[in-house]
Amino acid sequence: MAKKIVTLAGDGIGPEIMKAGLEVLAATAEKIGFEYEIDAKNFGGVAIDKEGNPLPEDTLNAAKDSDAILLAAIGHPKYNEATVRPEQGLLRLRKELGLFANIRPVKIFNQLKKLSPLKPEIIEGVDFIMVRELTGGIYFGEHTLDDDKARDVNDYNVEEITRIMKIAFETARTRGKKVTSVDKQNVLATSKLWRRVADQVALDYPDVTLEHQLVDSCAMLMITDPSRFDVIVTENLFGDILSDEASVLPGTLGVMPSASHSETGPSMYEPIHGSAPDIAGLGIANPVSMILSVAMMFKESFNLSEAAQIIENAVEKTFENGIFTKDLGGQATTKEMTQAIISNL
Ligand SMILES: NC(=O)c1ccc[n+]([C@@H]2O[C@H](COP(=O)([O-])OP(=O)(O)OC[C@H]3O[C@@H](n4cnc5c(N)ncnc54)[C@H](O)[C@@H]3O)[C@@H](O)[C@H]2O)c1
Ligand SMILES: CC(C)[C@H](C(=O)O)[C@@H](O)C(=O)O
Ligand SMILES: [Mg+2]
Repeated sequence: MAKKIVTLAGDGIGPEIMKAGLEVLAATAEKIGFEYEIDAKNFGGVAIDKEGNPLPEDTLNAAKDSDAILLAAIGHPKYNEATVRPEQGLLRLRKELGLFANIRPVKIFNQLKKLSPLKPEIIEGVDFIMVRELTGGIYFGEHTLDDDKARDVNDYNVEEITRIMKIAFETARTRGKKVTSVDKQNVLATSKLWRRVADQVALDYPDVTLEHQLVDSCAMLMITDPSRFDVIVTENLFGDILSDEASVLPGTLGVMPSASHSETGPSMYEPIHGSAPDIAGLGIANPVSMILSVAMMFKESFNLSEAAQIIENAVEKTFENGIFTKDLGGQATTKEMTQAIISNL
């Protein structure tokens, strides 16, 4: 039966890169005989414009009913806060779908090693996965803002930390067998609990090495010695910040995909970056983050590793042909980059 894929193109460069992702999806599906149907829904600033709500009920229900969700990016300067708010927008979507496990791979294509702002000897061998807790922490605690004071509450419980730790250890088992748990346990109570639970879960994985790293020095190590990492597991806010920092290793946010998983429902795939209002409408956005998110969807939702590999190889080949978008110092437009990738599939 055809798989039901809900697409949320969103705002800014969102529609431009979604178009690219869907063209690559179509070309790959034809090659491997994958049957699917697309249900495009309003989400973000565009949904406020059209329906007065960043996450219309119809969009949420379609997402819940789908086999997988593709999100490009949301956030319009006009509506910025409203598009993400816990009770309304992106955060509500993640919470309603129970997407607690956000997987952000950091892999550097060979051709990008030369383009990285870091020295080649630092970039060599970099290949790690950031496992970011996505439905808890300070994002979802109480927020109050008065004229003279403000407050954000950071909450975590043992169950929330245990389930994300298990994802990290299971992931490490399939790779380099090392987990780096990142916290701020010298200051935060939530981080003390985080560390305690990490140690407890590690007992069930004697084949995996656990190390703890404070978040501030982790930020430094990510630039000075990134090849030391295999799987990084961390709370919502630290994961947000560290994953954008990690995009400096390949040289741009424009090549960074992600997957978000729940216990049982559909998964969502999205670039880690936002709607890039500074380049929206110019036709120069790098579509690779979206295209690699499609590859992750093939592999993780539909068990089609071969399709994912076809896409990754085509991206690598396109870079080998010297075709780069502006964020990587090239001239290719979004359309040209996408066409080149499709012709290399
Ligand atoms: N999941 C999401 O939808 C998501 C994620 C992050 C930020 N946002 C929202 O996006 C909006 C803009 O945020 P921001 O400017 O801080 O971050 P951003 O990630 O949108 O952009 C940061 C910088 O990276 C560049 N960039 C990002 N993606 C690119 C791509 N594919 N190709 C080339 N260059 C790219 C942008 O041009 C910009 O200079 C805000 O409203 C924010 O809330 C949404
Ligand atoms: C838009 C914003 C709420 C979001 C986050 O902080 O989770 C984004 O930065 C991301 O990394 O997906
Ligand atoms: Mg972010």
